[in-house]
Amino acid sequence: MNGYWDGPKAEPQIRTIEEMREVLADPRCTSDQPLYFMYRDLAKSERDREWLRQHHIRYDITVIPARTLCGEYVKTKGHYHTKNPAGELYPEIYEVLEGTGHYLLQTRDADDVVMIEGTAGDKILIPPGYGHVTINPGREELVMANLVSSEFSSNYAPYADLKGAAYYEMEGGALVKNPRYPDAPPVRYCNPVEVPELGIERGVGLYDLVGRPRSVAFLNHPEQFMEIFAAITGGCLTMR
Ligand SMILES: O=P(O)(O)OC[C@H]1O[C@H](O)[C@H](O)[C@@H](O)[C@@H]1O
Repeated sequence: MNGYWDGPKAEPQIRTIEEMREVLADPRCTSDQPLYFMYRDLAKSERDREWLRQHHIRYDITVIPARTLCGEYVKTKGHYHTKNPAGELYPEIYEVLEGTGHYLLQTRDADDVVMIEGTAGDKILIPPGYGHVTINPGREELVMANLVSSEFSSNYAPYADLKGAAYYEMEGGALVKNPRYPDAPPVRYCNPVEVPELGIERGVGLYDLVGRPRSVAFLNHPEQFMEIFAAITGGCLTMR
């Protein structure tokens, strides 16, 4: 992530195969390599850190090497978000910094499963109500940033209980249905987003939103932005 972070040096949290085994297409797979690296709660200056703290926002960078595990592309573990005090589920926004990411989103009861492909500069919105897994389907490292509320902890249990998302993406791009989701519909495809009304545009990095309260308010107060969410996803993703 060196080329993408000019702030203070940070130590990553590392996901090992042991933490991931339960969500892999082949849970018997072995690897002695770390699977991905999470640089959480980054700030370029003390002033930014204080702003992020006051606005209850975290900026993270995640690095996912290009690898396969017994034929499955490396991916994140997968989690859902919880509800905010107003009763709405927290959203999240990603930016691809390098490589290609496949963002596999699904509703809690998996009645909607959506894939969004992002390449450098693309922003991917995880709207309220969708859990998500990020897959590196490419031959190069995937480096991505995210802004997210710091007010909740991710819920991993539903993905762990059902041994991953509704689909596994295998080498070559085949999506193989996870048999624990017999009723999951076929995967739909949606596009990355731009939200000019919030200043989220191509050419504007997510870190550039630090210091712009209007641009990040949706992360802690999604209930005030439900119409915008629907509009920016072109109706492709409906809020749940
Ligand atoms: O939490 P995981 O499912 O392992 O996914 C990984 C990512 O999840 C969240 O979006 C975090 O904000 C990121 O910092 C993290 O890299």
